[in-house]
Amino acid sequence: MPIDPSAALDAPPSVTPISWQESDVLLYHLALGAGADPTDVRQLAYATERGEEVLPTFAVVAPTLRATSPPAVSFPGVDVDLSTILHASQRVELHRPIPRDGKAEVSTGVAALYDKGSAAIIVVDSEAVGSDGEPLWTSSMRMYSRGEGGFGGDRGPDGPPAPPDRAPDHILETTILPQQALLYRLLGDRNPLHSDPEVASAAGFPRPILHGLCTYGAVCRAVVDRVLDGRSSAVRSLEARFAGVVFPGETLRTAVWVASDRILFTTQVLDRDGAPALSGGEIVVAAHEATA
Ligand SMILES: CCCCCCC[C@@H](O)CC(=O)SCCNC(=O)CCNC(=O)[C@H](O)C(C)(C)COP(=O)(O)OP(=O)(O)OC[C@H]1O[C@@H](n2cnc3c(N)ncnc32)[C@H](O)[C@@H]1OP(=O)(O)O
Repeated sequence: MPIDPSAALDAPPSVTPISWQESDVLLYHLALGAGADPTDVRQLAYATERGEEVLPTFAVVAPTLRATSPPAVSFPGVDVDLSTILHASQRVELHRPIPRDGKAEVSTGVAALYDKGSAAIIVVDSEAVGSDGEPLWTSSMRMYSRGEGGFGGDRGPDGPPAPPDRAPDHILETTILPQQALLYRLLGDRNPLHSDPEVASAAGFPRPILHGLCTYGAVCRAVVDRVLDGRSSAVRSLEARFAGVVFPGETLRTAVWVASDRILFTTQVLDRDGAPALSGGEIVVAAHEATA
């Protein structure tokens, strides 16, 4: 049985030691499109050793940086084919800023399983603790597994609320490079859905699609730069639902609403008449960093 809820939910988390270096962080920033203007000092801070910045979304790649094979969706009680999977949503919470190089232990396990009838949603939570024993980040990933529902579970919580019923405070445009997915896969997610036209076609897409986490990081960078004036350490948590696919080479339009310690956003694809890309986006900002 590919999904056995009680075996999955009763299993202890697996614990893996991880480490990263400054060059991993710089490659991550470049894979999100940083450094497009080499005369822009802020871009150089992301892309070279002259900065200390680490985007908070680095937390989602740090555990798998060295992976060179496609990821396996395999946990005690869960064993589903990668070809059934679309990334459904992602949350990351920072307990302190991520250093440019470091070591941690990451505990990972299946936190919930939702039965959507034909599809299953697999929720995988991780917690990273630094080498000093103090928490660094926690993250929660939801994967939508087509055809793996029907195991008799709960449908799960409702979707995120609609954005505020007023004009956005900011509109941000983000260009996704044509080669963005080929760069991003070097950060550890070598799912062929993002690089192999035949695999994409078998999954029902006209060409390879962008990693959800690349959209997530690129939009985080845009919000940090344009709404938080470059202060990535102000981000306490970031959450968003992957509402529709993004293809490399497309331009994204993110509408942003600022409300004291919270930044709400939605992202659409400009090239496809505003097709949804991210919904229910929320960044919680540190209290002392609250925005106007
Ligand atoms: C262990 C490590 C493994 C690592 C794996 C690595 C994976 C990565 O490489 C993979 C990727 O990056 S894929 C790229 C990023 N993701 C995407 O592009 C998906 C975009 N979203 C979609 O296509 C659809 O929303 C879709 C398909 C998700 C859902 O669309 P529909 O089938 O039309 O669903 P719908 O009828 O609208 O709703 C059915 C029920 O599901 C809930 N739901 C829908 N979208 C959701 C989402 N994104 N997140 C959570 N729940 C979601 C709906 O609320 C509905 O539930 P209910 O009926 O109970 O109300």
